[in-house]
Amino acid sequence: MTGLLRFITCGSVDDGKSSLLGRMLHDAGMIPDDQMAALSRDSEASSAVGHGKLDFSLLTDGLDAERQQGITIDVAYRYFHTAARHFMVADCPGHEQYTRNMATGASTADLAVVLVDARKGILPQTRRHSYICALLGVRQVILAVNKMDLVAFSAERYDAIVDEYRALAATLGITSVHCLPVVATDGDNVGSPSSRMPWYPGPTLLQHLETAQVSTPAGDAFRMPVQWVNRSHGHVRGYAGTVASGALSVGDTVAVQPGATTARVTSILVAGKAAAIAQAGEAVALTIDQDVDITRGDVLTAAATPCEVSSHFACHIVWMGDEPLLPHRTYLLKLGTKTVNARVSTIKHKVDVNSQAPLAATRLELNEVAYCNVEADEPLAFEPFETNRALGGFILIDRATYATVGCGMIQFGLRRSDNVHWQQVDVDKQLRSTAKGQRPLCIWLTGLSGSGKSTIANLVERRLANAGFHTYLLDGDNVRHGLNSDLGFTSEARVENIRRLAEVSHLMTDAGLIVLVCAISPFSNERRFARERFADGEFLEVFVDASLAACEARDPKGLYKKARAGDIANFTGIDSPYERPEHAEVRLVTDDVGPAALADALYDVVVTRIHPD
Ligand SMILES: Nc1ncnc2c1ncn2[C@@H]1O[C@H](COP(=O)(O)OS(=O)(=O)O)[C@@H](OP(=O)(O)O)[C@H]1O
Ligand SMILES: Nc1ncnc2c1ncn2[C@@H]1O[C@H](COP(=O)(O)OP(=O)(O)O)[C@@H](O)[C@H]1O
Repeated sequence: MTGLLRFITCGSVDDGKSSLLGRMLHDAGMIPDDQMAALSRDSEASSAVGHGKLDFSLLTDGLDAERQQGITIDVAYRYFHTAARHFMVADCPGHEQYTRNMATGASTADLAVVLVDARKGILPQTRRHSYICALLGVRQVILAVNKMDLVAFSAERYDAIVDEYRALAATLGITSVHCLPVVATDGDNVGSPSSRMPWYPGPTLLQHLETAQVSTPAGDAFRMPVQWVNRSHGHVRGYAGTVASGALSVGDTVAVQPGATTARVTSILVAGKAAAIAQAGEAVALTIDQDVDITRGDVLTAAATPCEVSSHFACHIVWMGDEPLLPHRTYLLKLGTKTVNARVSTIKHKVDVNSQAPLAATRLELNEVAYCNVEADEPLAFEPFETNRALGGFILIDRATYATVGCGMIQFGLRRSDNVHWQQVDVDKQLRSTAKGQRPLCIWLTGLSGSGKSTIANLVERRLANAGFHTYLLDGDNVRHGLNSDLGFTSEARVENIRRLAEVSHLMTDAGLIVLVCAISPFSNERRFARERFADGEFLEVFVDASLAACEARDPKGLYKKARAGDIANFTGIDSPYERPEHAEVRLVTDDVGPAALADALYDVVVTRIHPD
């Protein structure tokens, strides 16, 4: 028996997808007698097929019913087999809003069965599904032209559809296309040849599936992301992982990437038994001849043909999050077994999934696809997705919920990251802060407009200055007149606003200063980004907490009035969210207490942090 074939079915119920799936399961002999009897009974009651015929779509109906009830099923995986092969089929809904499910199903598929209705031919949906399959690395397609009985088994109609599809496939980089005419409901060319279309002498759908090559792009060079380092009594006993591509023999030299270390393999265990060689797809444990620092997430590669290493990538992203992707927001990026913080630095364009036309975008919504630049906080060993799915494909994870919110396919590494180095300087932060007689600190005040951030920060800075400390007050309003004058108040603009404030205030603490930042900073993700710029103890988050009602009553700049009148859009607290801090070191409730008392309280906290030892 040849190996498992993973495939995905593309098309909608209207195209006959459930009938084709049901028919395939039936012709593969997977439907037990009692289920056949039930099918026969149910088919009599169904008006979808003619009298005396079986309605194979009923076999997969349970799933559709659940979908109609709104139960979220991402992808239904079905297992079946014939005498020649085992199969795993990913069945995903075909509507546009389910791009994320299709992408999930396609991401592990070796092949796609694309179904079209012979009467309708190639539709935008066919293009969309084929594009997503190609994007996710599926290079083989079986085009099943269904409902041939409704076009009088016309070979001309079939040929025209096939020609159009082959032209489409060529533009998408789908290298192998097999086509066949079928009648899913009657089984023509599904499990057995059709006597009604003698002009098609080729193999049936099941025969195609039985003989298809498994051709997941993986390359020939040895690559193994390290999953687990087996330590016992401080001793490393082996490095475990699944071989992503290539093979490895005892005695081979491997490189540990990212990095320049190499080592010789002294033993290989496959499924717990000593082996001379490890192959792609096998879960193995290795030992090497040196005591080198290897951790989970590193990639062991053939020393003669190592991976590329970069922290900046050009890639396609399919967005699966309910919340939009915002450039510069930090997500977790998982590539192989390594997880790092990363951001989309630029959305170059999004892609219309129906026409593949590029469109301008500042954010990505659920089910949208875009070509982007991504920057990770650490270098990663990778290969282009085109040549290696395992080391060129990544997922993006929300840092708060740990939900998978996107998947990415690396096209190439951006050299920029290798060419920019840290410049060492002699006068460092320590020297600068010692000269000022203080420990640097970033005091980050967050809260609604009018909550009292600027008023309180101003009072605290005055006391600090009077006491001889060196300070600077970075007020969101003021910075928006200069450095951030290009930014408005959309979510994506606020993310970038906070990123710049965080970087600038970090530079100021590097200069040895005590910086007070006043910014609404409404999103917890970006406040966390700011915090992570600073060394332990050098960031003090202050939640200036006032009720919306109090802020609105104060309305020092008349902005709430304008926002309520509809003259200002995206106003925080009105039609733009404020995520209340959960981990602020200080919370100042300003509704009923005057600013002077609160400033004194904050000053007392601040001085304990900034006095030199
Ligand atoms: N739509 C909208 N929403 C919120 N705020 C608005 C808006 N338009 C103008 N302003 C004025 O801009 C100030 C907020 O800027 P920030 O840089 O602090 O905002 S943010 O952190 O990027 O959310 C804020 O200043 P403060 O009142 O000091 O908070 C407002 O004066
Ligand atoms: N406890 C308080 N703390 C700070 N400001 C207060 C307080 N009570 C009333 N206010 C008034 O509220 C307004 C806050 O404005 P501001 O400091 O500019 O807020 P923000 O910088 O958060 O937008 C000021 O007019 C201030 O006098």
